[in-house]
Amino acid sequence: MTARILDGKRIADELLERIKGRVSVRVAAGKSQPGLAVVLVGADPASAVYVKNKRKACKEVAFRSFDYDLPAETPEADLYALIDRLNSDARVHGILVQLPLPPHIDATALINRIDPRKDVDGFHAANVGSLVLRQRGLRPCTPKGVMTLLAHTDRPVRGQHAVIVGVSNHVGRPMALELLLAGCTTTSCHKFTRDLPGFVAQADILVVAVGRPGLVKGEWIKPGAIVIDIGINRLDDGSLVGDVEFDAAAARASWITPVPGGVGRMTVATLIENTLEAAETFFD
Ligand SMILES: Nc1nc2c(c(=O)[nH]1)N[C@@H](CN(C=O)c1ccc(C(=O)N[C@@H](CCC(=O)O)C(=O)O)cc1)CN2
Repeated sequence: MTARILDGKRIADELLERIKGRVSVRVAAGKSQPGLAVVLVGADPASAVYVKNKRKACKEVAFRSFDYDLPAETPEADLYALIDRLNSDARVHGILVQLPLPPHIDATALINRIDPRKDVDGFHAANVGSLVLRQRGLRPCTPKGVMTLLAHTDRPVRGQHAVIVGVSNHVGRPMALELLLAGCTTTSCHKFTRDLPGFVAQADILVVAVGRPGLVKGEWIKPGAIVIDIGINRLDDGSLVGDVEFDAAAARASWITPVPGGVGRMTVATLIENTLEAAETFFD
């Protein structure tokens, strides 16, 4: 079998196009233009690329974008004051603080300062709780974007065995919850998992989010599996690769996401989707 490519760029572009249409309808009806505040602290080069992509996506869908590029040494108190101002600014429907933050800042405390109705990353404890309880709330963008990608395959999600490699707060753990809520039998693998190849070989849907190039070998993949690679690793030659051996995995899988051009693009489009959802659900 040779896998079909799950084209995150095309699917993200289509989602953004639909959002642009909804924005023009709402503005024509006299409703507010959605606004997203993007806060970048420090000069991490990868973060600068991701933030640029988010601001560009805002422009594409005619959102207002409020940009805060702050020095790495910005005191925590200034960041709290900024979040408080954005929480009470009626033009702002979504707030995101780009991660990672410099070490002197408590990222968890800062994120929990955001009004959960404006937490378009879905990282606030209240939104994580809503996901666990299957209640209304804003959902973490990368896992939600992966669910959108899965809806573009010709395979059902319900009833499948999903194996998630990686248990991070913002990606692996909410990914397992999304797949569980969608009716998968889920297995989460982590650094203490004793037989990673054995679990990967059982996956109808495999999601890998670790950040280690080539961690998952192509020969481990169950023939016909859907492979979602969330890893984004920059090699010394400047190229980007995922966590899965792409060519060898593509020879066995039914569908596979590329890196770049897969999940990363969907993360940005889903952030924009969440911002429109916040505006419509909580502020109209
Ligand atoms: N506040 C947040 N911080 C971080 C998040 C997040 O969801 N919210 N996730 C990651 C980084 N991330 C989003 O910010 C992200 C990663 C990758 C991409 C992307 O577009 N990737 C492209 C390649 C881009 C490149 O050339 O480097 C692709 O995969 O095709 C966008 C966003 C950590 N921080």
